[in-house]
Amino acid sequence: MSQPFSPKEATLNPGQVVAVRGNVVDVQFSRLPPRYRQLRTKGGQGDIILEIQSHLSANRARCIALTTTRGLARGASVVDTGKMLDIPVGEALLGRMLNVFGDPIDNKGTLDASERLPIHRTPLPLAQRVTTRKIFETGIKAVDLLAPLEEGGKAGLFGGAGVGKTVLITEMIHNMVGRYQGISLFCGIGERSREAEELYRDMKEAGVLDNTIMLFGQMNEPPGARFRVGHAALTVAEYFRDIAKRNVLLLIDNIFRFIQSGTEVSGLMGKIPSRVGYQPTLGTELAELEERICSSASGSITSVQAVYVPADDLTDPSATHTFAHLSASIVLSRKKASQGFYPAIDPLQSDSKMLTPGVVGKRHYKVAQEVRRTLAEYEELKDIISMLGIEELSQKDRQTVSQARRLERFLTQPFFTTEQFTGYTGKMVPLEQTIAGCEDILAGKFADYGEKDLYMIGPIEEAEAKKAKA
Ligand SMILES: Nc1ncnc2c1ncn2[C@@H]1O[C@H](COP(=O)(O)OP(=O)(O)OP(=O)(O)O)[C@@H](O)[C@H]1O
Repeated sequence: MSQPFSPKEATLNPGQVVAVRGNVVDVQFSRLPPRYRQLRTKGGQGDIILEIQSHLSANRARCIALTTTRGLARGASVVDTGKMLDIPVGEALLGRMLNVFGDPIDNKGTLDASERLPIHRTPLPLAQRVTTRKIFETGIKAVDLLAPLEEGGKAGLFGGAGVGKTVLITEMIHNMVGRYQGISLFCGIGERSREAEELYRDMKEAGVLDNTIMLFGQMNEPPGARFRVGHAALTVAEYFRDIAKRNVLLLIDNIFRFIQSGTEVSGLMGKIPSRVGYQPTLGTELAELEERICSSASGSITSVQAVYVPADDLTDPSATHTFAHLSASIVLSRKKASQGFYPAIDPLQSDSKMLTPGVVGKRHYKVAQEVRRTLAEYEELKDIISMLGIEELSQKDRQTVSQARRLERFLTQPFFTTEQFTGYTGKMVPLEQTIAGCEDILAGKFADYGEKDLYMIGPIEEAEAKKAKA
């Protein structure tokens, strides 16, 4: 079991359950343990693990349960374990799938790791942080061109329900993990349980399991477990960065579920909700997690986080708070998805701090700006086209429309992870070829090609083959 503790400790500072409200439990002590202390008690279904969230009085603590509280009654005796929730770390974790306590959930036997680290840790001091000016290529045209990821930085994939966040993050795993020299760490927060199993199988098939660690607190688990699994994952990432001195690729699906579990916890704790019903501590909770994702001289943590956007509203507090922490934001649009333009990346809303001439180079910067400008002009012309028809546009505007429609199609891409249901073979495109393709379209080289010749292709050369075939 996850947390060995000595019987001596158990008798040291006994407590007693005084109230149970779903996943929130109040415990009375004669000597009050500090915040984040891990407590244990027993319910109808075995061991119950609690974490102290706040102090109600000089001898009463309010705790959140990380396991189900079914069968827990008032008066039950509580054990103060004398430590925070901790998680095993070390090489033994590679290739394993764990829960928030670090217990294996992959039926591959017990974990052979002796070292454990507490899940609550302070972020690296600013003086020890390093920033790079290198971009992390994903092989996905629209991402590399319009929102390049920063090596050692944080990137977010924003999108409403079913616009392709999970597909895009899985494709990124597919493209990046195989080439990546460091450790890949996947943290599943509050998403469907089957996704964990699918991911495990995909990783195994791709032969990258040995370099990967997976941590899950999925939607069937109590809010406390979903709330803390991100911290547990970061502890593992920090171990590999600081002690093993390796680079870490941290993938999180979905950071909104972390915020949501915080809302549930806050509600159960009796706190008054803030804007749009979120917890008043949203900003702090998110910052505590995000601030720990950083790089030092010994290793980097590059993170890609999926962010569910409730009701497609990018002004939702959960989305706006998350935006503030990221160096690259990839926004997925429902309109694009409904038109079949996958990945449904919105070229006008997606952006990256890397996209400056000093970092990506003048050529990349210029092409990206030009692509954006063309697509923005096309957006503006759409109203005129729908009212008056394309014939009423000037020659120049017609050319813009033609280029924009070709760019839109060229920025779609067949994915490896969707091969079985789209029928298109997956393609990875080096950034250089993406830039060259866009340059050619902007120079009008593909004006006499059919629009569909550019749809769902890899590099631009494939358009010729498609045209010849037609
Ligand atoms: N690149 C793509 N190519 C083809 N189809 C796609 C692509 N991306 C997404 N889809 C389609 O959209 C569906 C939903 O995608 P996905 O599960 O990734 O969405 P999501 O944003 O993660 O949704 P949720 O918020 O419900 O988890 C997929 O099952 C697939 O049919």
